[in-house]
Amino acid sequence: MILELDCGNSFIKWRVLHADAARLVAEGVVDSDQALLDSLHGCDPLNLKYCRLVSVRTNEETDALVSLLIDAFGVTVSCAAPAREMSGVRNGYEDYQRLGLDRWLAMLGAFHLASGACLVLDFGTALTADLIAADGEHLGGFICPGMPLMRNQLRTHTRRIRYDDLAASRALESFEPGRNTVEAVERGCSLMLRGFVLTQLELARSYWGQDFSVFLTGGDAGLVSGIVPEARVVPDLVFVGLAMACPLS
Ligand SMILES: Nc1ncnc2c1ncn2[C@@H]1O[C@H](COP(=O)(O)OP(=O)(O)OP(=O)(O)O)[C@@H](O)[C@H]1O
Ligand SMILES: CC(C)(CO)[C@@H](O)C(=O)NCCC(=O)O
Ligand SMILES: [K+]
Repeated sequence: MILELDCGNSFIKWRVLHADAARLVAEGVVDSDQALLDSLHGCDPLNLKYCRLVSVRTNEETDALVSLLIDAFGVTVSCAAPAREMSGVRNGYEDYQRLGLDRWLAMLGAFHLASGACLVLDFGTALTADLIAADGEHLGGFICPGMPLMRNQLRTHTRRIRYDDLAASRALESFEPGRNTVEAVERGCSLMLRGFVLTQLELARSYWGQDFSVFLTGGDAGLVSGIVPEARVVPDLVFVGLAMACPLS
């Protein structure tokens, strides 16, 4: 079996595939290395042979996780690495090694699925946009605070903004002007996400007219999918790219 990991800034997304890579055995989202080990030990016995992972954490943190996995499961670990060019996509950064590997893999996955120009939007801790032209040239992208960062900055830097997660998810049932703090903040931040998305769509149209695909991924993609009905919501887009960057051979 193959263990796949997407180690983001807040969460580790994991899944276990059967050796033929076709069948999903188990999956989850955890907030620490230990929680990952607990989840994997809690599964029906897993016959893990191989692990591929992408991390945007520090090398020290990533190395520590790799050691834990080798000790616990004896897996062979392959980590996605930066590349100037792969699977027809050319990294557009001045220094290709600086481009976040989650962005890079999402781009590889999107370009593979679209076989044409694409706009890739990832709604995680950070919100990122990347534009890839039909010839595979990465034009570059944008990084801004995602929903968790926007909301936490407001909570941290104001004295009277306090509310719980349940109230937050209820507040997002509508986008009318908020009549209490939680509605005002949650709807306000969601509208910032939406405004960003609409601006990205305009930019993509200015390059490619109507001739491009839009991909949405990341935990908060659902907050904006309604305003881009033509978009493909692909929660495992990073994993699609991960399999391309770390083939089993
Ligand atoms: N099943 C889920 N598990 C975790 N977070 C979820 C889930 N569904 C939605 N979310 C929301 O998704 C956001 C986190 O997104 P995601 O897990 O893609 O990124 P991350 O690991 O925090 O960051 P990164 O961008 O570094 O990968 C949070 O706002 C969280 O509330
Ligand atoms: C932007 C994030 C945090 C998104 O997860 C990640 O891709 C990252 O840490 N990138 C490095 C900086 C960059 O991409 O320019
Ligand atoms: K991510």
